Amino acid sequence: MKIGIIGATGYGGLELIRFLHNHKEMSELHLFTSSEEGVSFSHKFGHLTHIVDHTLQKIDDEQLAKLDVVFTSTPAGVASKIMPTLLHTGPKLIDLSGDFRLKDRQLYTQWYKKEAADEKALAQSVYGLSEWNANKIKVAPLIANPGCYPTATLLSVLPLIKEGLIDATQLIIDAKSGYSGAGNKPSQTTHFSEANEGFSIYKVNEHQHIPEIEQSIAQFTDVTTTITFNTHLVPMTRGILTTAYAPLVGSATEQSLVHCLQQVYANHPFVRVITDATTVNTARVKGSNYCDILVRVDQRTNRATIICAIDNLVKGAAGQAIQNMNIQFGLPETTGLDVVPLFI
Ligand SMILES: NC(=O)C1=CN([C@@H]2O[C@H](COP(=O)(O)OP(=O)(O)OC[C@H]3O[C@@H](n4cnc5c(N)ncnc54)[C@H](OP(=O)(O)O)[C@@H]3O)[C@@H](O)[C@H]2O)C=CC1
Ligand SMILES: CC(=O)N[C@@H](CCC(=O)OP(=O)(O)O)C(=O)O
Repeated sequence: MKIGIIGATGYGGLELIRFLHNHKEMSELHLFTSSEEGVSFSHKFGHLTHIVDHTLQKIDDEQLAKLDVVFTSTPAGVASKIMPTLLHTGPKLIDLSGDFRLKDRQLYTQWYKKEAADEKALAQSVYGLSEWNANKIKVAPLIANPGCYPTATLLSVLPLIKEGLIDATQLIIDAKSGYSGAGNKPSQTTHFSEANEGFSIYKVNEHQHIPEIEQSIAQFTDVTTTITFNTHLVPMTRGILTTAYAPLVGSATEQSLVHCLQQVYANHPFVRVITDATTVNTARVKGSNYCDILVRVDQRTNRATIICAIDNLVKGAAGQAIQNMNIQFGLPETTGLDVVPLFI
């Protein structure tokens, strides 16, 4: 497979490269840039010396059309300009940004403050939540790879909502992320002296992943809901931990919730339902495509606490994108992704 990455110099791009390097079906890798044409990749990123010595190429539709797969790992509003012209020219397209996730164009503009993607291209995009949408992903010309927070939230709550075990209309999600979630562009928020040793909340009740989570709950479970969802920054580089709270429905118990998750994910190698530990930890999935889920019921309140840990750059971005590519090409989902978490 000839594979191209637009946005290769970003954090998501670097993770795509790290996993694709070990992907046995890749024959060629092309790295595209909007700002550093002609620059040696390994000169810019010393950790790739003698591993990825490619030269960064200018983004060019003719070159892109010769490839089998094109990933865009670019800021919001970029892929929506690039992908529509590439649709049906040859390559399968996988976008890591939010540009093709929201089916309602007005919602996109409202939450992302950008112009929405072309309607026809949007209509052909398929939401790339690998464990839930494989049949559509298989035949999709354009994949909208899920956001990092929605990946953790949805994987952990969807089975329980679908099975009618928790009340999604009263769902509250409290999410925390490491700083790599904000990308490689330095800002006041990500300044070391202000980020280190601090723990902050941001985009209070205004995070762009709220409509994505609501849209997906409706898509995969037929339940319409308005969620409370908030995000926090933790002084670490990688990792997302989401904690969801919802009342139990009927006679649901902790055991029935665990059983439901185990059943749904029995044949999904990257989702681990944790039953032999009392915690999940972003360190245990770091650098890997694993998603760890722990569920507990508070007997006093009859509410479930559903916790999920992923690596935002892997299962929350590049790893899931490659998993989706594997599904599109009929390969085992684990191809190129079979790595042990870094942990320490
Ligand atoms: N970081 C994360 O954990 C996650 C990120 N995402 C989403 O994935 C996308 C990429 O994220 P991330 O890698 O963190 O972002 P980064 O900011 O780290 O990298 C984005 C890259 O896009 C390229 N770029 C910037 N402007 C343009 C442009 N106008 N045209 C083409 N390329 C451009 C830049 O490379 P160059 O200058 O070389 O062109 C840059 O390195 C974003 O939309 C983000 O929201 C999704 C899930 C998780
Ligand atoms: C820590 C941090 O800043 N994380 C980012 C996640 C970026 C992302 O996934 O946003 P898209 O919807 O554009 O893909 C954020 O909260 O906006």
